[in-house]
Amino acid sequence: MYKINEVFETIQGEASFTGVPSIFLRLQGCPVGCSWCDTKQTWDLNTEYLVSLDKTVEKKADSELWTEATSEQIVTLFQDKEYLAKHVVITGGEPCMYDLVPLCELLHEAGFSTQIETSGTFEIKVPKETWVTVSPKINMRGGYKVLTSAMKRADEIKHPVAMQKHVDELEALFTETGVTPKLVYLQPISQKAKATKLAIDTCMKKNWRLSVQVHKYIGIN
Ligand SMILES: C[S@@+](CC[C@H](N)C(=O)[O-])C[C@H]1O[C@@H](n2cnc3c(N)ncnc32)[C@H](O)[C@@H]1O
Ligand SMILES: Nc1nc2[nH]cc(C(=O)O)c2c(=O)[nH]1
Ligand code: SF4
Ligand SMILES: [Mg+2]
Repeated sequence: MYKINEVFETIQGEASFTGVPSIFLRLQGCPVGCSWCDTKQTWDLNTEYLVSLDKTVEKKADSELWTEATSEQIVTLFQDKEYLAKHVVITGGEPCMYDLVPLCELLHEAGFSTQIETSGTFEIKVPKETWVTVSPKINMRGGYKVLTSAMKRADEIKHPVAMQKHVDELEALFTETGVTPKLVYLQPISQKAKATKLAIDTCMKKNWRLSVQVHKYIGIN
């Protein structure tokens, strides 16, 4: 069973798949504790907020309500909703707290491509076809460490930045893990002007890429 906070269809607003119509599956639960996390409603698994599947599909507003479903129920839901998107983004919360192999395999059999968004602090369990976006979380409150195996598996790195310290921490992680990623995106934290300038200047200097959370600029989910 997967614990689910919400399901919705939208345009992927971040990194390499920006602009791709996607079904988002947001799983519940995350202990990493990023102070600037934009989905804090996914952190806890409070049984008081356990509801039926229909209450977590296309929520009108962010909430701590969550439900449980099997891989089969999730694929059936996507088919019943007649979503047009063929790309599924599994995010959270921290999706790698779950074994995502059965779910991704079933989605692939049903004709979907899959992508995960992860902090890299839990072992990544996905099929080899799944696109893995690692957004490494360094020195966050929960005390979790980024796994070298996650850095190696990453198809892209997407790092939220607001201060030079965040860029320095990322480069130290590359050195520490011995991984030089193929694709590195910097993502300004919360559309702040200073953070955006830092991301642009650093991308120009390092030949990295900019990811600006397009959905937040155009006011979609
Ligand atoms: C909410 S997280 C969920 C998936 C996973 N826990 C992770 O951190 O990758 C999805 C993406 O949003 C990014 N993110 C979260 N809050 C943000 C913020 N305020 N500004 C920019 N990016 C943010 C994360 O770094 C991650 O890349
Ligand atoms: N449009 C859109 N794109 C996204 N890319 C990553 C998201 C996430 O919350 O993981 C996200 C999201 O919440 N909305
Ligand atoms: S790891 Fe992801 S979901 Fe968890 S607190 Fe950090 S940004 Fe939020
Ligand atoms: Mg988001």
